[in-house]
Amino acid sequence: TTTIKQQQQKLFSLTSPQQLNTVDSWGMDIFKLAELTSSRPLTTLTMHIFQQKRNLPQTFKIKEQTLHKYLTLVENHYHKDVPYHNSLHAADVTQSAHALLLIPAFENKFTELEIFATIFGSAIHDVDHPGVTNQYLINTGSDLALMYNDESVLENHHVAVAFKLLQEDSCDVIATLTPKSRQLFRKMIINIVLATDMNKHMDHLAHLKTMVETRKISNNTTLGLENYGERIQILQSLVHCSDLSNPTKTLSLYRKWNDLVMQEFFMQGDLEREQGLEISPMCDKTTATVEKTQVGFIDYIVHPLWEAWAELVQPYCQGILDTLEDNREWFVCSRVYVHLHLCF
Ligand SMILES: O[C@@H](CN1CCOCC1)Cn1nccc1-c1ccc(OC(F)F)c(OC2CCCC2)c1
Ligand SMILES: [Zn+2]
Repeated sequence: TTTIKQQQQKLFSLTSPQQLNTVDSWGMDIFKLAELTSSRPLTTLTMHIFQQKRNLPQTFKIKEQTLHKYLTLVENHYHKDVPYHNSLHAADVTQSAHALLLIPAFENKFTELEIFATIFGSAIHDVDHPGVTNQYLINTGSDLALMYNDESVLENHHVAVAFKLLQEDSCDVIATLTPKSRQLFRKMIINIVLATDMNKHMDHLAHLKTMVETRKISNNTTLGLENYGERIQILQSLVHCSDLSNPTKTLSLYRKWNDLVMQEFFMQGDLEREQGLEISPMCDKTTATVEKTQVGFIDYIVHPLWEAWAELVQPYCQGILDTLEDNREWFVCSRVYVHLHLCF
């Protein structure tokens, strides 16, 4: 049998190295990585970040085989037949979070455990996602909504599944951590993943803005990192920004994500139509105006979030904000284009 190392080498020989060499950059083409790794982008990418980029197995004495087995199990628990919320989205958010952690404003600001939790939390943040929204699960009286009393249903489920999988044979990635570190790690994962619930978006944005104002008033250049509350809030915002980063990427990547998320929303709309339920917003393929909703999504959700984030870490994310604004203009024009096309 080939050792994990040889498998890794084979995998890496398959995965053109230059693809993984862009892992630090905002423009990495994760779709290409998926092609090259026969659709195991999450395991390949996360192993690479843990081992080559951050040396976390060394720091926490994690056996390579354990990490590989666990990540493979997690990747297998993302649904391949769900258009958007599959392991490619998880890989994308993990790579984006890794890139955001690299900005100079955060140099030597977070502990190894906090970095481990942020990357790990990103990798598992949507595991076992069924491709429908919390609202749909609540409206249809699903077992998941029953289990979590309609509160952050999906997000609670993602964390529970991730920790359940740690109990599988030789998959306990955090076995070597001290009990105290394990407890803190688990607390951080719960805080980070539950913060990806869109229902909590406005609260997080308010907190982020407060943090920006506080920094301005105190005119101190360093970020507020005194207590756990402030530290975890920055990591929550970092992963939430990564989760809502599609419109800030190159237009070709953004348009691919938009197609996939609309496919998923329309599948839900078809389910709702069949079941005689009211069709959720943006899920009715017969009436959707895709470009218009993207402009609304940017104006009401993505831009306010990234504007606050860019201000907190200025000037390091200005380029990302510029790309977001350029992409918004493209969608506005493309909407006009579609309209004109229909007129003539
Ligand atoms: O659904 C979004 C939150 N809703 C809250 C209620 O108001 C509308 C937006 C965020 N979310 N949650 C999971 C996936 C996504 C999500 C991720 C990438 C999206 O678009 C693009 F960037 F790919 C995306 O677009 C939808 C369709 C048009 C507007 C939103 C959605
Ligand atoms: Zn997500």
